[in-house]
Amino acid sequence: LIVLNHISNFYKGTTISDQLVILQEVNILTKIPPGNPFHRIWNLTQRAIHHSSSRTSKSPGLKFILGPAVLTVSARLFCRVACCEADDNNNAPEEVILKDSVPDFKWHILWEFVKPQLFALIGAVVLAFGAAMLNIQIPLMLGDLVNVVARYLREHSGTYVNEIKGPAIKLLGLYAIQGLLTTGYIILLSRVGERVAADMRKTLFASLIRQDVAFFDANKTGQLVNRLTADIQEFKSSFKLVISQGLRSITQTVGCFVSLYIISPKLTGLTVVVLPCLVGAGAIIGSFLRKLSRLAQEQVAKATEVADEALGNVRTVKAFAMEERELQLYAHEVDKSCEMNENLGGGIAVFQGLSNVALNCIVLGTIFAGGTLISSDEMSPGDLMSFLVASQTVQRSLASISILFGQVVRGMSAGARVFEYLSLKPTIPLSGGGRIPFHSLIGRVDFMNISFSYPTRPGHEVLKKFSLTLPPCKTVAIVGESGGGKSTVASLLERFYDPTNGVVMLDGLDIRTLDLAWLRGQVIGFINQEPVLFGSSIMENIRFGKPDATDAEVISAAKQSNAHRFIMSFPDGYNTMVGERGVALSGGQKQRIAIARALIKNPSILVLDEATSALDAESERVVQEALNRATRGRTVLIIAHRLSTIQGADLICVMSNGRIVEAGTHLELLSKGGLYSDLIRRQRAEGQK
Ligand SMILES: Nc1ncnc2c1ncn2[C@@H]1O[C@H](COP(=O)(O)OP(=O)(O)OP(=O)(O)O)[C@@H](O)[C@H]1O
Repeated sequence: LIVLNHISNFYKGTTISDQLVILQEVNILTKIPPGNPFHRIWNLTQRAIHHSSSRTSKSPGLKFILGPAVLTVSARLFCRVACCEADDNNNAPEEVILKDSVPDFKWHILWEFVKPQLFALIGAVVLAFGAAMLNIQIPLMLGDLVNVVARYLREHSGTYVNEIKGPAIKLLGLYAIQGLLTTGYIILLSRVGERVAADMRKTLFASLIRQDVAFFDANKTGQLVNRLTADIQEFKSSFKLVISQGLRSITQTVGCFVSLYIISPKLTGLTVVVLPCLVGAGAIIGSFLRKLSRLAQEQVAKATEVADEALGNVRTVKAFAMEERELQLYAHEVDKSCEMNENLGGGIAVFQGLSNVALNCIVLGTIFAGGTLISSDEMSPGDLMSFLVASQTVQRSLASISILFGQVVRGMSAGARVFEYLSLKPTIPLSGGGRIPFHSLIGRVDFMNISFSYPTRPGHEVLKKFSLTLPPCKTVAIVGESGGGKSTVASLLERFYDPTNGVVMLDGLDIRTLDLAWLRGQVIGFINQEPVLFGSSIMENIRFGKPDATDAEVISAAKQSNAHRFIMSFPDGYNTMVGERGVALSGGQKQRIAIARALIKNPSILVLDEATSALDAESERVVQEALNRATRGRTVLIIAHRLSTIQGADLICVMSNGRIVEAGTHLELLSKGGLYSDLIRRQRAEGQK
């Protein structure tokens, strides 16, 4: 009774939820059209089922079990694919599975990551396999133990401790070895999983950060960060699960099925007859629960979105005193999600309760049928014990295989998404054998006959046969209407993009032939309207322009950019933290740090893209003063809206619609009375309003 109670407790602890929904989902498979890649896989699976059935045709019980088992497992795989994609796209699984959108999983890339961990991985596989093999042995040994007790009680009376001592110690030894093997493979596997994931993260980040600017125009940052975090996490979990649970479950399922059949083909057949009824009932409840679960998850995501938006834009929320409204919105969504999750919890509770009753009934039925077989001497009590434990192991293994397949598909999709980015090659590689000129730079820049369209908008030509020369150590300003292509000119000089036609030359050399890291790191200094600082100290932010700069160099650059005085007024001086994206500084202070960051590399060419247009009059004056000092002795390209800031430039070009339409000094252009004079007049009028 104790043993039976123990077994039924085992049953109580497991659920059949995942297995029970399978047969219903098999239905979906029949709807795959012939052109779909799943169609071929499905055909192969069917053939495999047929093959396994015919090979075991001499053993009807085994055939009866193996057929549904393989079917179950493969059905689960297909359904998981359908469900994963359905979750992503909010479509019904049936609609989704018909699409040819299975990501291409590149095994050779995975191999590159696994190779360095091969020994640890082989060790983990061997230990996991050993633990699984022992799990097959244990039911048989338990049966032997019961047989010894039963025989003793039949033939003698009194204590049977001495009789069972030997087999019991053997069994305990087996449990201990199994425990050791399990500990060993889990340790090795976590090591392999963590190292593979860490390598993947580093390689992916390296690949992303080296992509050119056009890549970031086309891909959302959030999506890229997701690859680094969620996708790699998903892949790691699947990887570990496949090796540990997958290997163990498959070995145990096959091994225990064989054991079941050897113990009693009749009882095996009977168990399998009952299964489809349970599967049918479970399928209905299971699909209902899945729907509830998806809705509840969507609701949680909605609530998170509200919080995310409110916290992300907290300054705007506060500026409009909308805290209460945001709180109400969030509370409303959270309450809804709470209600839905409670309903889901109730559904799961009913389902689990019913499952437990059903499973206990199976145990009782097996005992009843087994008892009949024992009374007709076709089976021993020990065999019944072995049968119960082995069938319970099979049931647990099948449950985990079905869950595992979903995880495998999700993991492979996540891996494929990560690998996709790993094999990307930037069109403008940072290090690609470009040269660094021997002579010291004169600093002449020629834009020659440039035509350009952004890769994300190829039909829209932004620059049309654009030509311009920046003479060495002179200041050239570009002004003109918004959207005319001014900033695009600066981007081409930085080589963020390559022109569609024409060339950009530096000292007579095509910049495409020059070393890009040298060009950006040492030749060109870039200051734009909204400088982005990193969430570290002021010292580190200025040093970003020249990583090996000494403290003295940093301070000297800060002095040149009029930043030293305000930095020293902070209690922590240069060690003051600037906050995320520099929120702890004013616009003018940020701009002066950005100027120091550009000046510290002592660039030959300085590009100022509306560097003062976001500042108030006082900040503009201080920053302008710093810029006037910074531009001395360098070739300077200024892009400006406020024409008052560029009147002293050696050359002013007016751009319209991707072309230069006027060029000359301030006075020359004024005397021409063209577009430039119009712009000046308009700005003066606006200033007087
Ligand atoms: N990354 C991009 N991808 C696609 N199109 C872009 C991109 N950046 C700018 N454009 C487009 O190129 C054109 C020129 O933009 P650009 O920023 O060079 O103009 P601008 O003269 O500097 O304008 P503003 O004075 O308003 O800053 C615009 O039509 C703009 O929409």
